[in-house]
Amino acid sequence: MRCVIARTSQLHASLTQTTFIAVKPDGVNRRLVGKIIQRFEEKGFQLVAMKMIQPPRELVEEHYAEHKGKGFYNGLVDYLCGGPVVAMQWKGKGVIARSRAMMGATKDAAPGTIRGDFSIEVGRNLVHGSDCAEAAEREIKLWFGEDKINYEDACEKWIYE
Ligand SMILES: Nc1ncnc2c1ncn2[C@@H]1O[C@H](COP(=O)(O)OP(=O)(O)OP(=O)(O)O)[C@@H](O)[C@H]1O
Repeated sequence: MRCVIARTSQLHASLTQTTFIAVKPDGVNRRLVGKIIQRFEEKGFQLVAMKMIQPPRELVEEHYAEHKGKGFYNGLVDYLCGGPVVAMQWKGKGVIARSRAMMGATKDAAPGTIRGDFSIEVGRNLVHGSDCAEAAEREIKLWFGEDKINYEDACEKWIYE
C-alpha cells in the first residue's frame, strides 16, 4: 500500500508500534517462512499474532483496493488468494518503517533485504508490510478481524527495547 502519510512512520521510529506482515504464497511454497520470521526476530521485534490462511478473494480485493484498475491488479489478486498466506502481527520500536526497510523495495530490491535476497519477480515478492500506522490498523482489522489470536499482552514484558 502507498500511504500518503507514510513519512509519519519515519517520524515515529522510536515509538512502539504494531504492524501487519504477510508472507505471500511464494514465500510459503518456497519454504522461506522461517527465514523471514528469523529476520524479524533478529531485529528484536516481537511476534504477537500469526495464522496461515488461504484468503478469500474479497479480503484480497479490499487489501489491495488502491490498485484496482491497474494492469497487474487481477493477477495480483489471483496470486494472493490462490495459495497460503502467513498473516502476522509484529510489535516493536519503529517496526512499521523498519520492517519496510527490511523487506526492500517493491521492485529491484537491494541485496540484504528480504526481497533483494529472495524475490524472483515483482509480482512474486514474498512479503507484504504495512507502510504507515493507519494502514497497519486497517490491515490488522481486515486480516484478523474479531479473531482473538493475539498474544500482545502476554508478550509485552519480553519486548526488546
Ligand atoms: N508493475 C507491477 N507489476 C506487477 N506487480 C506489481 C507491479 N507493481 C506492484 N505490483 C505488485 O503489487 C503489490 C502491491 O504494490 P505496492 O505498490 O503497494 O508495493 P508494496 O507496498 O511494496 O507491496 P505490498 O503492498 O505487497 O507490501 C506489490 O507487492 C507487487 O507484488
